Amino acid sequence: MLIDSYGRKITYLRVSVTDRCNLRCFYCSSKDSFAKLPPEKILSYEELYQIIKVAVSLGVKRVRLTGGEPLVRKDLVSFVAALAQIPGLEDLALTTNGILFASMALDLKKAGLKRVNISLDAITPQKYKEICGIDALNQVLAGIEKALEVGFSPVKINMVVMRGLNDDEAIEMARLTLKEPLEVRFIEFMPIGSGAPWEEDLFMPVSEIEKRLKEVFGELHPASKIGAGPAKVFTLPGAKGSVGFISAISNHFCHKCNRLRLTPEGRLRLCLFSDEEIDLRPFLNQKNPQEALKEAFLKAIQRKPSQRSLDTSPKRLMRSIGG
Ligand SMILES: Nc1nc2c(ncn2[C@@H]2O[C@H](COP(=O)(O)OP(=O)(O)OP(=O)(O)O)[C@@H](O)[C@H]2O)c(=O)[nH]1
Ligand SMILES: C[S@@+](CC[C@H](N)C(=O)[O-])C[C@H]1O[C@@H](n2cnc3c(N)ncnc32)[C@H](O)[C@@H]1O
Ligand code: SF4
Ligand code: SF4
Repeated sequence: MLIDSYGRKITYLRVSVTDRCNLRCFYCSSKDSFAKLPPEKILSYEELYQIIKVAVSLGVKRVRLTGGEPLVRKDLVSFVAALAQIPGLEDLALTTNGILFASMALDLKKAGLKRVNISLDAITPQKYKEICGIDALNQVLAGIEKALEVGFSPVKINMVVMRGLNDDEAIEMARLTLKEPLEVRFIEFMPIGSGAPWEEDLFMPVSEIEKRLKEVFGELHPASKIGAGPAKVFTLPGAKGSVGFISAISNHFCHKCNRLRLTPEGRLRLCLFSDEEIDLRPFLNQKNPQEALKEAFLKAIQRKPSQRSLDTSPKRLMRSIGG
């Protein structure tokens, strides 16, 4: 069992399988470069599998694959199929920008993927391109449609809300939940990654979006939540789906934190907002890697911070943490 020094049970591991991405979301990239890890630094699927298996033996029940863009890594479907067989792993999920999802949805479902969260920061093509760098809105929408068609449930949509940039599209995004069983989540913009362009002026608390939704749609009703993430979930009157709010800055949820992160090069990251990481790669080469990794996890967990700190800005870019 993984219990940290503040009594929190850690049952969720977010695994960034690559730092590569087929989008260039401006908030996720450094102003100076889009430097990539050298390929030999990235853990193989066999190494990732070994680490994840140990985490599950220690009580991790949920794994989320993320990136970079996880779908650009070759043979992800086979990796998903291998993970889906790990006894004790109850939830296997993916966070993706959705661009390649339509063509892979069915294979991923068959391989044993349980859930998918798709990022969509805008619902108009120009705004999408402005934020994400590439004219790919239709591909993402096709990915969302396919996710529903092949039977993923829930399908969650992630929108990072930025004042003056895309906040005017929040109502239309929420409207998607009226006709489809989607969970559209509004996420606060977080200051993460050295050189990444976080500006106070762009920050918008999700409470403002909640207020606007109430003005347009009427009262929001608390809804039951599927998954173990930090979103607070509600339904709009008469809606098939739901809306969620992730208040990472204005009202943090660290007392309920249940997660660790694994970076593409095999570093266990203790908190999204802290650059303190434990390199697991050396333990993979020991005589008894399973025992060595177990000990490393148990030791690492005691150093997990009680909450995020906004005093120091984390240097690692989001695209190699995975959100
Ligand atoms: N501050 C903070 N933000 C988080 C944390 N986990 C997720 N987030 C934010 O929430 C966003 C959405 O996360 P997802 O990858 O969709 O997964 P999730 O909402 O945690 O997962 P489920 O609820 O299980 O579907 C991420 O991109 C982050 O911006 C966390 O531990 N701390
Ligand atoms: C880093 S991406 C990785 C997975 C995949 N490429 C995608 O975009 O869904 C995971 C999530 O982090 C979010 N994200 C990235 N940078 C962020 C920031 N500075 N503040 C809040 N969310 C951020 C993205 O919008 C996305 O929903
Ligand atoms: S948010 Fe996701 S899709 Fe956008 S650049 Fe970062 S990793 Fe790529
Ligand atoms: S900011 Fe850190 S401590 Fe807080 S919920 Fe996220 S990962 Fe956990």
